[in-house]
Amino acid sequence: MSLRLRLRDPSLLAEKAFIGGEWAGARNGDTLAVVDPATGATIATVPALGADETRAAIDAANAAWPRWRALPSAERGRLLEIWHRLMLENAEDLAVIMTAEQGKPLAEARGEVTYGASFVKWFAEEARRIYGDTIPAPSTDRRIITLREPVGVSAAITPWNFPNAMITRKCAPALAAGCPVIVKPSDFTPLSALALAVLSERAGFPKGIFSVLTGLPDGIGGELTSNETVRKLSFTGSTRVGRLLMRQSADSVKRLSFELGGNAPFIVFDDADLDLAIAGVMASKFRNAGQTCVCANRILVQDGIYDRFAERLATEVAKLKVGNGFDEGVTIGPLINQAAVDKVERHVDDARAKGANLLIGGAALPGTLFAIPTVLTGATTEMALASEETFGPLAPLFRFHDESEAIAIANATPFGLASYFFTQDIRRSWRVTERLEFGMVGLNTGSVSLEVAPFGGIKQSGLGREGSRYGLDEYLETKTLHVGGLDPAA
Ligand SMILES: NC(=O)c1ccc[n+]([C@@H]2O[C@H](COP(=O)([O-])OP(=O)(O)OC[C@H]3O[C@@H](n4cnc5c(N)ncnc54)[C@H](O)[C@@H]3O)[C@@H](O)[C@H]2O)c1
Ligand SMILES: O=C[C@H](O)CS(=O)(=O)O
Repeated sequence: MSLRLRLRDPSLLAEKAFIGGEWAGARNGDTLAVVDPATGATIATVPALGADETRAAIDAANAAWPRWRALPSAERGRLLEIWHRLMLENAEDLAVIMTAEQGKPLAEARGEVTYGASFVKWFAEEARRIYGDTIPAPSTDRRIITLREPVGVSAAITPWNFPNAMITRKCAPALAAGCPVIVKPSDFTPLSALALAVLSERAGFPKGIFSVLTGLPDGIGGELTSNETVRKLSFTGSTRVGRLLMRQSADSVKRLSFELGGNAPFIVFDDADLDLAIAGVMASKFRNAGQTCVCANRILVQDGIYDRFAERLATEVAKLKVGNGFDEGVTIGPLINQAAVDKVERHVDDARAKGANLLIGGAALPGTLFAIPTVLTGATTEMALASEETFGPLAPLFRFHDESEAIAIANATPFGLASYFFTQDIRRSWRVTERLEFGMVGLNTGSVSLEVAPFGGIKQSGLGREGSRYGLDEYLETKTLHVGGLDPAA
């Protein structure tokens, strides 16, 4: 069935880019195909924009900025509330579009739409709480206050794995803070972003404050990073591309927020609640077929519980159903492309060649993008999967003897995004939390992604935080006002 026929509101399937409040194609007429990873079928085409169209979006954003920043923050919040309401009213269509272009099971897509909308709701409310300070002056003739002001025209470059939430997690705080924002979604998943643009237009956003540019990344990204009118870049994606964008942004000294790659350890101590640990690893490892930046990438299990954990995990993994995300009961959809499948297979082959044992799974379905959920035992730090982010449904089990060894293994990575550990010992809970070198720690839970909590990494996993009350700071500048000459008349 065609994607358009699956939609209650076919107008949400936009095949034009949204530039300065207008729907347009590429000036040279070039287009990109959008492919369903489950079937290989082309489901839509979108414009392949370049630097010229990007400049037009930047100029439109800059022209719209003065009025947008001058609005009372409550008015910006009100418009975000309308956008939020429209997302929920069209949630099913947004989920269908996501499953069609990204592949995740429809139930997960519905969950992401709700999650994505929660950022819009959160920052619609936070817009009303952009506070400054009054600072005690060292003399009676002076008063000092701070003003929190929008940073300016902002760009958001987002990944394919969460094609809705990674956009709202950036655009909602930007807009709430008073910044116009230009989005470049992944060329694999532009349709979810364009559907959000359709809803932004319906919400009454002024022209120019929200644009979505589709196309191959180099031309659009080159302009977004080099154009001095763009004062802020927020990027979510691989550390490799993050480094590139950081270099490209250096000449114009942009404000940067980066959510990059991860290599999450998932540590299970002997005293762990086994039911909690199994539920946690299933949630953390196999969400989105393992294609999340916070997935458990290395599963470290203490000697005393190792065999029971491995047996229970294999039992749960055997229940996973691989297939088309639209099919009933499917819990593992396709990977995004052949390169992703090849990486999972390379990690499995490398690990087995270095002594790992295959407990369940082990390969992809030939000629498809479906990777079979796999558990390996006997994983070691010599294997590629220990130092590289697999980004697929592969669960390697590492054995450890004591707490210090587990922490040493966990921290032995240049990444520092998410980490997890399971124990019932309150003293160990604090010791391990404080020694793990990661931006986020899940203690007895496999989930660290909520709009109310700061999300982000340290080391080479990123800069800044998204969501929470901290997420707004990424789009604000602090201006200090000194008022002098105030000594009262003698
Ligand atoms: N930390 C997080 O919150 C988070 C979230 C999702 C994905 N990721 C990471 O992203 C990776 C997978 O996602 P991905 O494959 O989309 O990442 P990616 O880095 O390949 O692409 C991310 C975005 O950057 C764009 N891009 C690529 N090259 C570019 C260039 N030269 N100039 C401008 N834009 C460019 C892509 O088109 C896409 O929109 C994994 O490493 C994962 O850990 C991190
Ligand atoms: O890939 C990681 C994203 O940040 C998704 S989530 O926030 O963990 O859902």
